[in-house]
Formats: sequence, C-alpha cells, structure tokens
Amino acid sequence: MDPAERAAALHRVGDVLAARRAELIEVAGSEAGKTIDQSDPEVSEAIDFCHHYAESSLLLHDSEHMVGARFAPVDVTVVASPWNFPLAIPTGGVAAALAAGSAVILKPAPPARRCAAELVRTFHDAGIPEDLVVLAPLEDGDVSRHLVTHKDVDRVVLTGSYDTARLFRSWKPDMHLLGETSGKNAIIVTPSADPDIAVRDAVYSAFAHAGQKCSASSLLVLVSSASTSERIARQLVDATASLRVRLPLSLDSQMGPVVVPDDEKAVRGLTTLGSGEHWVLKPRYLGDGLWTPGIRAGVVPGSEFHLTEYFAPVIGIMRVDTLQEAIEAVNAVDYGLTSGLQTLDATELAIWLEGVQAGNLYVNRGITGAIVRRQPFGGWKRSAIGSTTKAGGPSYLLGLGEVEPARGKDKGEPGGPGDQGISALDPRVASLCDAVSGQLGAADLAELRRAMVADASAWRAGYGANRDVTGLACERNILRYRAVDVVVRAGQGTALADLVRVMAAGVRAGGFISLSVADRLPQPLQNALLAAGVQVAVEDQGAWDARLAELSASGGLGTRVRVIGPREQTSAARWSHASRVTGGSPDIALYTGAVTACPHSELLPFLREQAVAITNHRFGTPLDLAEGLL
Ligand SMILES: NC(=O)c1ccc[n+]([C@@H]2O[C@H](COP(=O)([O-])OP(=O)(O)OC[C@H]3O[C@@H](n4cnc5c(N)ncnc54)[C@H](O)[C@@H]3O)[C@@H](O)[C@H]2O)c1
Ligand SMILES: N[C@@H](CCC=O)C(=O)O
Repeated sequence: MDPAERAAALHRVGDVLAARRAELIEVAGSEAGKTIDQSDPEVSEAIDFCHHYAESSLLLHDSEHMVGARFAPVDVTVVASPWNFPLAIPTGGVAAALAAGSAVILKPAPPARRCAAELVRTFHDAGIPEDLVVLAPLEDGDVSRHLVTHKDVDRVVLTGSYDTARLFRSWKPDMHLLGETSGKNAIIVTPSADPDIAVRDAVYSAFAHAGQKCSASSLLVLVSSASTSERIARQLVDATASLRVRLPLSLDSQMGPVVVPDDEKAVRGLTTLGSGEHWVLKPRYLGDGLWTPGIRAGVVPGSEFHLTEYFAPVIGIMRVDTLQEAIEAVNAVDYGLTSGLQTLDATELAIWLEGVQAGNLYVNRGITGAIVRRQPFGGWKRSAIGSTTKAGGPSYLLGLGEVEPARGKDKGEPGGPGDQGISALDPRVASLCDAVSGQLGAADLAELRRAMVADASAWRAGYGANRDVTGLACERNILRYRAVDVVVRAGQGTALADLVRVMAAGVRAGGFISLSVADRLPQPLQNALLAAGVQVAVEDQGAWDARLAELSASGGLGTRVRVIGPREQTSAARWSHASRVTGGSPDIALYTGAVTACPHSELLPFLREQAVAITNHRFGTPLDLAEGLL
C-alpha cells in the first residue's frame, strides 16, 4: 500500500469501528468487565486513533515536514496490549504501526482476547490485507516470549506495566521497545480549591473502571486546611459509598469488577493497611470480582501505598502542610504519568505547573480520559520506556521506523533554502555554525544551515510554543515541550557537521547537555559549546562504555542518551552496542538514529512532551486561571 492508500484504509477502519460501536461495547463489557460509560468513550478513542494516525502518516512522507530526511518503515511490529483498555489501546497500537508502514502482530493480554479478535476483524473488513494485521492470542508464556524476542520483529509496542517492560528487556536487551507503562497518580487539593469540584473529580478519577486505569488517581494529597475540612471528608465518603457496584450487565453500573481478582497487589491494596493508616471506607468483596471502593487515610510519604500502583478501587489520603510538600510527595514516585491540581489560585497553579513531574497534567478536572490529539497521552520517568512519544500526539509515528538522511542533489546547495532565516537564528546556535564554517565543505555547511533554520521554524511553530490545537473555549489543552538533560556521545569518526547539527538541536532545546567525544574538538567549537553551557569530555570508547554502564546502573529514571557516529555506521549497530552496554535498562532512552536536518527527529531527544488540560470556566462563566502562564 502506498501512503495515501494506507491513510484512506485507516480512515475506513475508523468508520467501521464507529458502525460497530454497540457490538464492541458488548464484547468489552462481557469479556473485560467494562461498564457502558467506560467502553463508549473507549470506542470513540479507538476511532480517533485511526483518523489521527491516518493523517499523521501523510506527514511522514511530506518533504517540507521531514526536511532533509526520509522515513524508513520497519517490516514487523508486535503490539502487546493490556486488558484494561481492550479496545482503544490495541487499536491505537495497530493503527500507528500500520500508519508507519509496518505489518503488525497484535498480541493482546489474555483477559481481552475476544475484544482483540473483533478489532482485527474490523481492520480486515475495512480493507486492510489479512497478512498486514495478524492476531496472536497467546498466553503469557514461552510462545509469547518467543514472539516478542523474535529476530524478525523490529519494534515492540508494549502498553502494560513497568515490570513487564523490564522483563521483556531482560530477555532481549536490544529490543526496540516503545513502552507506555504504569502510573501512581495523585490529585492535590489546596485550600483554594472548590471542594465540590475537587471531590467529584477525585472520586471519578479513582474509581471509574474500578481504578484499573494507568491514569487513575489513587492518592489524594490534601494541603493544610483542605486536610481538616469536614465538608471535603464528608462529601468524599458520601460520593464514594454511593457508587453503584455491579457487573456491566446492569446498565446502571458505575463500577464494574476487578478484572484479575487474584492479582496479589490489587488484593493487598484492598485489604492491607500500612503503618499508621486506617480505613475511612473499608472495601468489601461482593463476589464475581466486585469490590466496593475503599478510602484509606494516614498515608505517609515513603510508605508502600504512597509509591505503589495497585490497579484497584482504592484511594489513599495524604495530609501535608504546604503545596511545595505536596509537589515533593507527587514527584517522589518513580512514575510520572498523570497528575492533578484542584485550586482557584493562579499563583498555586504557576508553582505546580513549574514543579510537577508528569506527562499529563489536569487542573480542576478529572485526571483520566485523555482524548486523542486534544490531550496526547504518555508519561515521564518509569511511565514511559524508550524513545517513545505521546500516543495520539503529533510525533508518535516517528518511533515506529527509522529517520534517514535524504541528501538530494537539489538539497543542501549554498544559496538554497538553507540560507533563508539564517540571520534570525538563536545566537548560541549561530555561534556553533560560525565556529566550524571554515572547516566544512559547501554541501555540509548548507545542510547544517538548513537544519538550523528548520529547527528555528519548528521551534516557533510548535516546540517552543504552547500549542492548543483544539482551541476549545471551555478547556485549555496545551501541548508543551520541557527541556530535558541529555548525554550526547559522538563516537570516533563522527562528521563534524553531524556533531554540530545534533548540538544545535540540543542547544536550541535549552536543557543541560553533557557531550562525550572520541575525537578532540576544534578549539573554536569547544569554546562555542562551553559558552552555550555544554559540558565536554574527551573519552575513548572504553571510557564512554564505562560511563554509559554506570549511567544505567545509577538508576536515573528516564535518562536520555543520544549516540552518533560515522556516517557509514548504521543506527542498528549503534543501538545494539549501546543496549548491550546498558543491559537493556528500561530507565535509559537511547537515540541512535542517523543525523538528519529534520527538526522533529533531532529536537525530540532533547525535549519531553507535556499535555496540560485546564478547565477554563466556572459554572459556564469563562475563567482563564492560566492567563499569562501558558
Ligand atoms: N501508560 C499507558 O498508556 C498504560 C495504559 C494501560 C495500562 N497501562 C499499565 O498496564 C498495567 C495493567 O495492564 P496489564 O496487566 O495488561 O499489563 P501487563 O504488563 O501485565 O501486560 C501488558 C502486555 O504484556 C503482555 N505480557 C505480560 N507478561 C508477559 C509475559 N511474561 N510474556 C509475554 N507477554 C507478557 C500481556 O499479555 C499484555 O499483552 C498497569 O501497570 C497499567 O498502568 C499503562
Ligand atoms: N489513556 C487513558 C488511560 C490508559 C491507561 O490505562 C486515560 O487517559 O485515562
């Protein structure tokens, strides 16, 4: 299929899913315990994924978007999907891989196999050839292991727990794994919050789908007088205790079953208190996997409940004195998926927006239910594995193939498009180019300038701006990019132009960069890098490998490493060497792709995506709490 046919076929899949909404809701309810209010939006999300990735796929083949690069698809992608979103997540993974030009094997979680079979049938009925999407309804055992580690599988898209990601990488350290993983998410309520709204949002975020969402809130952090408010306490208990807990067959059910009833962690969360904790509402087992929702109070920083994802209908209350303490408690968790704030105070909002570490932020609303494109979804730290970008966002497809240089003969010529805008470059970036301009050939110099101009334009249009692509009046939905610290390694024989191109992207992004080079740098470049705040070390391969191994052992979560080398060396060779050195640590994201002028593939290693959704009204009256902040 060519790109246009593929996009059209994916749009058709979206349409067929829409026509089958009722059947899909039935299967998700009967097989995977989803109540109708939960599976209905899931079908919508699945449909949205198809249309969104169909459109995104066209950009991969647009030379203005991919400046100086071409997107090379891989042959085979395995999508290992979870049971808790048995419709949207497998559809999203399969649609994305197809959009990126790969064939797909869908390996669903065993409790959601029938849902997956319905989805695969839908892809085929919409005209996707049967050998492009194949169902592998396997148990989690040797055959699954054989599949995900198979040498002919180029990418594994795992949506599941962090432990599963670590297990997969322990089997195959150089697995190209794009992991969307666990969360332990909190809502902070300050004394400036509206108590009614705070309670409504906390209860829905904690107990919808019986707490079995990676986005669910299982911690409520009450600040200062919010922690002694009788009104908040009473409403929280009332709203939780009155939830209707029934199997999805009952159409009025608000909370369905715990889908894996013998899950040891879930049962512990529902039954076992930590030191100093007590039940405000003790969960009761009703049979058929149904548990009444639980509230425990007295959760203290550093305790098991504070730090563990239980995936069950239970929320813990933590009391703190200040917003700063609350943010520290939220950030102390290894994960960073969703996070919520309830406040009507703009100063508090500013402090929280600056300090909280999570991929999806929500203000004065629930913290679940991200909508494709409006709230691209994905976390920080141990909530995301590999060089993955947000699902349903503008850049997700890039990780599902390789980005290679496309140096055409009409490209990179002096006086060509690369010279436009060169005078308007960030001075730190321009100084890098000036430092080496005398040492580069004409083609390399022109390509470097083209890259820098493309970065600047992409920065203005997206990466450096707070984008709200849906533009709703009632809700601000901003996708912003936060600079992240990165270690860059330029192996022996790296072309000077390539090194400067990568550093230009990094300097533009603005985070701290530690650069390891095998070959000593020309002094003017060294000076320009130091002036831009880059730390430079000259290290032979052995010293670099030792540093990389230490980085992976030191437990920094979500550490980013960009590795480049001579042009004749493949990305695969760099990937396989670096993954061996790190032992496949899921806590390190390696970027080993070829160096190109493309701003998207070069800027993204230096940036973390963050989606911020803020309720922008109060009872229908516009209220822009984030005015001047975002
Ligand atoms: N970040 C996200 O977008 C997101 C979305 C949904 C769920 N999750 C996370 O997923 C977890 C719950 O879902 P789950 O229980 O299905 O996750 P899981 O990690 O147990 O399973 C995920 C996938 O990996 C497969 N798998 C697990 N163990 C395997 C093994 N030994 N061999 C082969 N395959 C194996 C499963 O069959 C499934 O396809 C939670 O931690 C939740 O936070 C994350
Ligand atoms: N994307 C979903 C969560 C998926 C994880 O379980 C949400 O935003 O609630």
